[in-house]
Amino acid sequence: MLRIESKNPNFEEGEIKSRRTSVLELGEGSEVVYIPRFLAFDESSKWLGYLDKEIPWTRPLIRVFGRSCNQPRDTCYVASGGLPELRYSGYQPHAYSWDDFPPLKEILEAVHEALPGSSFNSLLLNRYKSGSDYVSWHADDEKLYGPTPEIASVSFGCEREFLLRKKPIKTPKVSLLSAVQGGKSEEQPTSERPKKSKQDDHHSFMLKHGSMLVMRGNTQRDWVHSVPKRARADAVRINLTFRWVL
Ligand SMILES: O=C(O)CCC(=O)C(=O)O
Ligand SMILES: [Fe+2]
Repeated sequence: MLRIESKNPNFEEGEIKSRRTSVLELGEGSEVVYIPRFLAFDESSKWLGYLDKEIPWTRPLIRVFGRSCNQPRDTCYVASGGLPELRYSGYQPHAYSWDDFPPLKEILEAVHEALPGSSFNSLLLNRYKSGSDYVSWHADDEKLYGPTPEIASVSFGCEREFLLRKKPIKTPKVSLLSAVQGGKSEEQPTSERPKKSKQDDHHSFMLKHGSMLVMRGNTQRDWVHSVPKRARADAVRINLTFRWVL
């Protein structure tokens, strides 16, 4: 059953496997799916306790704009054997095995069940200890995920805002000569360019305890996302992002 929600024509709400599911079409082949009650509340609290206590969290040194700094959240990485190593911001996390944390396989199974046809073989875990922990604007566009990665993100604990913002459109440079001559570039005339609406270029989700958000298609190519600092977020949040490494 698929119901169209009232205000935003891009936003569809439906019932998939008896869970409320929202599909946000971002255009040009980018899509976000949000399932607020992917896992039951009590079950999610059990997972939060397990992950907080049993995962060997580290807060690595990373390089940002040529400077070393501590990543502003704890992290851990789990991957199937034989995959190429993950490397981001000059940091290469140790890849733990799924067998090191058997309960994670149960969550992976629930994710696969909810997303028929999807497959994930790696997991990046993040722990935000308080509202001063965050992840800045980025796209998960590392080569090892391929050009159109599907990323399933499961959240536990403190509700935090997840923001999506469209990447700026790269405009080809107008040559100096044609600018001096007052000539127009050979690109589309201004009136024919798609109108930029700030509203369509920004989206926000309050990620609930036990929720799942899925990014698909061209989302990593065309959009960036972040979880900003929030002074009033005073409890721990753990986020699991399941990915497929080629
Ligand atoms: O914590 C989140 O919801 C997002 C994490 C994220 O974007 C990432 O690990 O790449
Ligand atoms: Fe990300």
